[in-house]
Amino acid sequence: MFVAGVDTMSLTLEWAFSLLVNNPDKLHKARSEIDSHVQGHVLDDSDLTNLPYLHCIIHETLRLYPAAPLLLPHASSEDCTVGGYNIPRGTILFTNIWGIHRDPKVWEEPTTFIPERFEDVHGEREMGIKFSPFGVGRRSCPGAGMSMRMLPLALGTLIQCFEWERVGREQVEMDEHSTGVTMPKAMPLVAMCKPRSNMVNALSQI
Ligand code: HEM
Repeated sequence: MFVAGVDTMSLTLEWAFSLLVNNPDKLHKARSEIDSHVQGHVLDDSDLTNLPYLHCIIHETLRLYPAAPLLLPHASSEDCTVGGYNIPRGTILFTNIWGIHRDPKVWEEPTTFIPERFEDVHGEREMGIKFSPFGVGRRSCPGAGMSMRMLPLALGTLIQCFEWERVGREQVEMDEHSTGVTMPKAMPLVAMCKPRSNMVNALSQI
């Protein structure tokens, strides 16, 4: 449980920040949303319902960079047929959710970071198999609800309290390097951050 929760969450935050420093317009849009709804305190759990764009960023990050790109291995409990293929009982099956999340037949501009595509979506399970970063069915991730509170809380706090920039002019490298169940970045994110002047007081009280 500990391993399943820590690695997936930290990788997702790193992918989210990499996408945001490469797309500063989206970063500024998220910050404006936070600034207009959260004043005088570091954002907390009670602010999250007022920050829909922040949730769009998390969803779009999980679409492009699902922390477990092949979910977990499952075994068929009976002989069955999937998409015309006969699957004998006991076969180990993987779901390529990374591929489904980038399928041009179901997503427009599938490789482009467009958080706005999630604007009318109110829960990650609403879209069915098309968007399933936590898997589906009875063996889906039991930490999904917790993740969808902790990720916006962590990402939102860091956006609210700090200025974020790339270290150079070139875009942050976005290659994946998957050696196991999870999908880290090939090159760890290096970015510059400094406290925002209007948040120094609030930060010094933490
Ligand atoms: C970004 C955050 C996370 C993502 C993307 C994620 C994704 C997943 C995926 C795809 C699976 C496999 C589902 C399947 O094969 O059908 C899974 C399983 C699991 N996850 Fe997560 N997870 C996240 C966070 C967490 C957290 C925070 C916890 C615990 C606090 C957690 C605990 C587990 C456990 C225990 C399983 C195994 C469930 C089983 O086999 O029945 N996960 N997760």
